[in-house]
Amino acid sequence: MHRVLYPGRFQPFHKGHLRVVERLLREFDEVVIVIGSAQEGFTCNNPFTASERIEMIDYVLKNNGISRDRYWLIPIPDIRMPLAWTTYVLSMVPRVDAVASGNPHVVKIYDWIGFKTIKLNLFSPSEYNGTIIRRRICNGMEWKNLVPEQVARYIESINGVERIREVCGCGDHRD
Ligand SMILES: Nc1ncnc2c1ncn2[C@@H]1O[C@H](COP(=O)(O)OP(=O)(O)OP(=O)(O)O)[C@@H](O)[C@H]1O
Ligand SMILES: NC(=O)c1ccc[n+]([C@@H]2O[C@H](COP(=O)(O)O)[C@@H](O)[C@H]2O)c1
Repeated sequence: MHRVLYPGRFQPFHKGHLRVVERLLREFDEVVIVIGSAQEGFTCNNPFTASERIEMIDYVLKNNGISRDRYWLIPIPDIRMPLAWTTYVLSMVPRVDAVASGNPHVVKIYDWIGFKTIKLNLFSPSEYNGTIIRRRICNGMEWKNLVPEQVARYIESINGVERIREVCGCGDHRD
């Protein structure tokens, strides 16, 4: 049994994230998805709560042919101590063999403690990026093509577009 850790904020979970999970599941038996900054929600950078992100990701994965026994969804709040955060996370999840991230900072701190890392290549990062997607939602631009259809549906079901516009103070402007 080989497991890989995949941490992120997933604000929201987009098509790049789904590609990563699919890739990791070709190499590992299970992926442990850590929903980081779990204490956050209802802010411009972190509009969705941990529970919403759990629901959104579960909805996507189970509807994309990924069996529930191949992924774990574990919310973990930040502790703002980067090196301690690495082992703090490891202490809160099932045993993993490696950590995968496209974030050089996360890769560097796990390398620093001597843990096995996988540096992810980003898929079309000028499109599939949380900040860009939140900004597009804010500005009334097209965004649904950048996320799995289940995420678009989920965000609409919780009035997420209105929430982002409100917490980011975007007003009603369209481009
Ligand atoms: N387009 C992508 N392709 C592959 N991996 C990605 C992509 N975007 C982000 N990742 C990786 O997924 C993990 C979680 O990403 P994260 O939740 O930070 O998304 P993000 O799109 O970079 O968001 P934000 O702009 O909100 O920081 C990180 O390891 C990140 O590098
Ligand atoms: N010290 C800390 O609390 C610490 C350090 C590194 C990453 N993290 C968290 O891990 C997640 C990593 O996600 P990204 O790769 O999306 O930045 C984020 O939630 C980030 O806040 C926390």
